[in-house]
Amino acid sequence: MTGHIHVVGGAVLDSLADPTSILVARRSAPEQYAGLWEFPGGKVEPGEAPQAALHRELREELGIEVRLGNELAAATAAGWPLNERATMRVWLAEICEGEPVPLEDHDELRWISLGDGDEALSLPWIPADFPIVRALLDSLTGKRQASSGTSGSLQSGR
Ligand SMILES: Nc1nc2c([nH]c(=O)n2[C@H]2C[C@H](O)[C@@H](COP(=O)(O)OP(=O)(O)OP(=O)(O)O)O2)c(=O)[nH]1
Repeated sequence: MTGHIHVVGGAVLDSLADPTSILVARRSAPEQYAGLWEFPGGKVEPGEAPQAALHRELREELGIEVRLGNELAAATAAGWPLNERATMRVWLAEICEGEPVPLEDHDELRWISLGDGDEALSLPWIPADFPIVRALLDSLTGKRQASSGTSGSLQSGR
């Protein structure tokens, strides 16, 4: 996909084994996204593996080292559509080193309880993220039925 923008995002959980909350980040720039919540992450650089890009972005933006878990399965191999030019792949993660702080691109970080999905969904996310947040919540809370396809399920390492 020439010219396509590949974005990676981290669904950073308090625990991969027994998740009860997720770390979300509020963007401070650009103006179009300022004040909106997102999965911390960013663009994959040329020649970079997506998982390596995610480790790099979380280190740069939040000052944390993470252990990656399963990828949140998306409709296409390129991931979740963000707009006509960009898609995002999302991995579960847990912090293995460091305390998250908004070092760049964000002005607030917040741990959101997974127990009541409304808490996460009531935040003003980047609009393209809502289907991803819903699928993630469904996966983590086991609400989605196996018959409903790949969306929202978790798949191990690619
Ligand atoms: N990180 C992230 N980006 C998202 C999400 N949802 C969404 O539409 N995007 C968009 C916003 C941006 O257009 C693009 C990611 O770009 P970015 O600005 O975070 O990338 P980057 O850190 O590599 O920054 P830069 O080098 O372009 O300055 O994807 C999300 O949940 N997380």
